[in-house]
Amino acid sequence: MTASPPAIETRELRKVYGGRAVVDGLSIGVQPGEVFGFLGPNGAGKSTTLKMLLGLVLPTSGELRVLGGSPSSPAVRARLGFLPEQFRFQTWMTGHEFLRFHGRLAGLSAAELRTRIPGVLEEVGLGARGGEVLGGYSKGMLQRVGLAGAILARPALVFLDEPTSALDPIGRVEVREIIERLRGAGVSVFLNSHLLSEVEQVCDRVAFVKAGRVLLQGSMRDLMGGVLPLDVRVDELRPGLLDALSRLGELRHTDTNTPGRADIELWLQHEDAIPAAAQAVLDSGARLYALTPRRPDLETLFLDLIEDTPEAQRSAPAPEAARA
Ligand SMILES: Nc1ncnc2c1ncn2[C@@H]1O[C@H](COP(=O)(O)OP(=O)(O)OP(=O)(O)O)[C@@H](O)[C@H]1O
Repeated sequence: MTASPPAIETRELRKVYGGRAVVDGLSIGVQPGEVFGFLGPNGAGKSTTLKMLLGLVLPTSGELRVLGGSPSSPAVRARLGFLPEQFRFQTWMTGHEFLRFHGRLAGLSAAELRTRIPGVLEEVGLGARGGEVLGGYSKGMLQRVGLAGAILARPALVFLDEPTSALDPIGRVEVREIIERLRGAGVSVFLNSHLLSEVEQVCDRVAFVKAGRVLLQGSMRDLMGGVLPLDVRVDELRPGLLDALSRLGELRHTDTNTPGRADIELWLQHEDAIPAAAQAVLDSGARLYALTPRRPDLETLFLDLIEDTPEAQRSAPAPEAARA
């Protein structure tokens, strides 16, 4: 049995507009079933990259393979789903008609669409609204129906460009659940989002781009240096507690300025050490008020990287941080 090819593979991809390289030697890889976050400030070249990956814009140079082939091949295109950031729909169509239209374009049979359309409408939370015209949909509903269109033909790779920009917090959680279900079904997801907390929660790996180049890419854990900060709050530092905790990880900070409270920041190598940290607190006789593992903070990393001086970027071109 041959292994599936990478969902996306680019090597030294370049796009020049008017003599200026807006994508400049971009190399990324997305594996089958992986949720990949593509991050960068405005004008970094994300949309241009997305258009090249979808076969809508031709690269000036470099290599590009999507699902093992060229995105301009109809066989590859038939296996791609796409939710654009600026969705424009035919306002006179109903949700059902819109999906039937897209489903037929994607080659689904009428019989298949009869069961598939209610299924995807349900999945995106529009179960009862498919009979209404799109002109009467709210922005969030339009984004949901667009997502339904992107997953309708059971793609192997889905591109989602800011998929929750019009959604309320409940809608965002629902989209996250849809992305997780797609991953569970072995579908790869390429996610463009400015919502770093969202990216942090759902992505297996991320790439940061700036000025058309990858500054850093890797798994969330690799990018954060493989550590898990743990905040521990106790009533007081009993004898032996700090020693016991320091055997589990690196003690980064202790704050005893507030009477009746001591805060400890402990950096662990793995979450498996969390129960032992709780046990160390209890064994010391201290009262435990909080034990909070902190998710790697993508926003801090993003700002550090993006705000780096141009000189720093020139001296360290596109490091490939720990490709998982
Ligand atoms: N068709 C085009 N012709 C000329 N320049 C273009 C074209 N498309 C994009 N650009 C330029 O390329 C640069 C990168 O644009 P792109 O839209 O890819 O960035 P982005 O990272 O998606 O930004 P945003 O987060 O604001 O959507 C910008 O400076 C833009 O003006």
